[in-house]
Amino acid sequence: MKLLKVHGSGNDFFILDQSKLEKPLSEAELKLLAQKICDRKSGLHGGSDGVLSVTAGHNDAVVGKMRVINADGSEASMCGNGIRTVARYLSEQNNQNAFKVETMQADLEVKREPDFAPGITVFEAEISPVSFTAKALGMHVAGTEKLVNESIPELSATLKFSAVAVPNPHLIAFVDHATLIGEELGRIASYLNSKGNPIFPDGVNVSFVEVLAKNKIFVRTYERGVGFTNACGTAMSASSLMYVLLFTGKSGLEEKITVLNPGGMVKTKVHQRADGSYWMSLIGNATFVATVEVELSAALAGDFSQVSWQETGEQKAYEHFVRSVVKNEL
Ligand SMILES: N[C@@H](CCC[C@H](N)C(=O)O)C(=O)O
Repeated sequence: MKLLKVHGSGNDFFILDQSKLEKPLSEAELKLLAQKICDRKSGLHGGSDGVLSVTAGHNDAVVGKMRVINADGSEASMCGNGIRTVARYLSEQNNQNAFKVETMQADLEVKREPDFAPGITVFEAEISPVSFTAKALGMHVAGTEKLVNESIPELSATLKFSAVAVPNPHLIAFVDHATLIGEELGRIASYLNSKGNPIFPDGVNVSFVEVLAKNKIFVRTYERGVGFTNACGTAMSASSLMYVLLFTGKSGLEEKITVLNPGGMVKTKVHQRADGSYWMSLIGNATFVATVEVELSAALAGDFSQVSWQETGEQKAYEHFVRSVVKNEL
């Protein structure tokens, strides 16, 4: 079975093109495969944040379909960093630079963009649909249908939270630097992703955001189904939307925002349609780290003793980009 190790801003995945398999995986196999290969201790070559399953799309209007399986085996409706890497994979498989990718709730536009730096291939992805409703978020906060910059005393006596689905669920708080790097994010996010918590019973991605300058933010995220990651594309997009709504207002629409994260940097734009709905553009690297071959049966058993791992050489270029370009943005 062939896999492709990829990352977007350091948020890493294995792409599995199921159209290349003799027989598609069962749902149980796909879940188990993610749990086995993603494990950071016993998984495939250091594990990953998730698996991106690629299959044929539902009609000719899309070039392919992406499903997102978190490291714990749970499925998510969207993956912003992941869809950029899937877009590059489908672009190279089909020799197209602008097309749509089917995701759980929408067919999303993707396109090749100019490289950020030598060896840093860049794609732009549409992040949509966006909803603030408690139902779309799977959120239960007494008497709250929409949460925008409000306190949740059960979580914190001081922080103000906003909740937005893009369409996966995100809870966001704007904080100072000490809080950004402190323990509070892990404490709150672990609770909201624990079994039986009454606020987000299906879990939620939680991000703390520091405003560094006008149209420049730093986003740190604890992801549902994964834990702390280097970056979360949908979180950076959702945080950009809340930055515009809470700090710049409508003048911030269509403006390019630099979003820094522990794994690197992306650019975002926030758009508003005539009907008032929002969508975001997420622009960032789509790095191919290595091509991988492993027997499916061995992977499902967690046996990675016989793996072919061929580095592409792109990771060195990415690390240079982070050292030279990203560090200068901080
Ligand atoms: N890292 C992804 C989000 C992956 C899914 C998320 N953990 C969830 O469960 O909603 C991204 O780049 O958006």
